[in-house]
Amino acid sequence: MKIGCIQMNMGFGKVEQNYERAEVLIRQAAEQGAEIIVLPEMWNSGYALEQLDELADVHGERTQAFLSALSKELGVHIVGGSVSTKEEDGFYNTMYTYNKDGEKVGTYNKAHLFRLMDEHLHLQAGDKMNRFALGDIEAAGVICYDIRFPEWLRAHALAGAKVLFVSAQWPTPRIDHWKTLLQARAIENQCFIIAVNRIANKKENFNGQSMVIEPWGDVLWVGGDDEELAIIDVDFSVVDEIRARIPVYDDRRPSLYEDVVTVK
Ligand SMILES: NC(=O)CCC(=O)C(=O)O
Repeated sequence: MKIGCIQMNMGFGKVEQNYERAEVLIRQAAEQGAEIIVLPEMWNSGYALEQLDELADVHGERTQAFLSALSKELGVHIVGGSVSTKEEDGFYNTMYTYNKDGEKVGTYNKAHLFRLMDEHLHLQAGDKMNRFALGDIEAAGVICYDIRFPEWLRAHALAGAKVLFVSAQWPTPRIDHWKTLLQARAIENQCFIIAVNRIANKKENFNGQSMVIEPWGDVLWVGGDDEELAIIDVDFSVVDEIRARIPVYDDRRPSLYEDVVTVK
């Protein structure tokens, strides 16, 4: 299956420009044969958190119409990265996923808010998982800081996901954490990780390094440090083979992890 990873450079607070750019890149990805297209985090507004009242997508209506129309017209699945959205009780960092028939299969509000980028001061946290199927592919989607919480990704894998999509705005100074955490999440969950980061100029400090990692931990692709559209071929059938080779899921002992044991 061909995955189109859109390592996009969105403009800070430039909503109109960002929708236009996202559409150009989605169309290019489809023309180049992508069957699943993945966008980065908060691509509509960037991290213009102080301006969300003017910039956030009200009830996510514009983004949902945009992704639904494009996925249906182009016949591609779209993991829509995330956008800032506005609801009655505040603002959210929301991922919408559409299948190739233009149907919404996932809505996810980022569960772990990243204090270092002030998310907790401006956003509400979600509390629902994000499991969905794209055709016969069992998948899940999380957002950026979520990857520091292995329990959260494990919960999605235990619920059946064999592919974990990650959309991010992960800055350059911690890019080694990004790479290491993603590889670990792929190995421990024995699943594909398809992780798309943003790119920006040097001042804004986002250097891409999006990644596609297969369930043995081998890295199939790493993005460069420019805006980039990459089409990566993956064979999802290897998940079952790797899970059979080292049966981690059968060997788990959840009762040990749930009861805290004090060793004297
Ligand atoms: N947008 C984010 O959630 C950033 C997370 C991050 O940079 C980290 O180090 O974690």
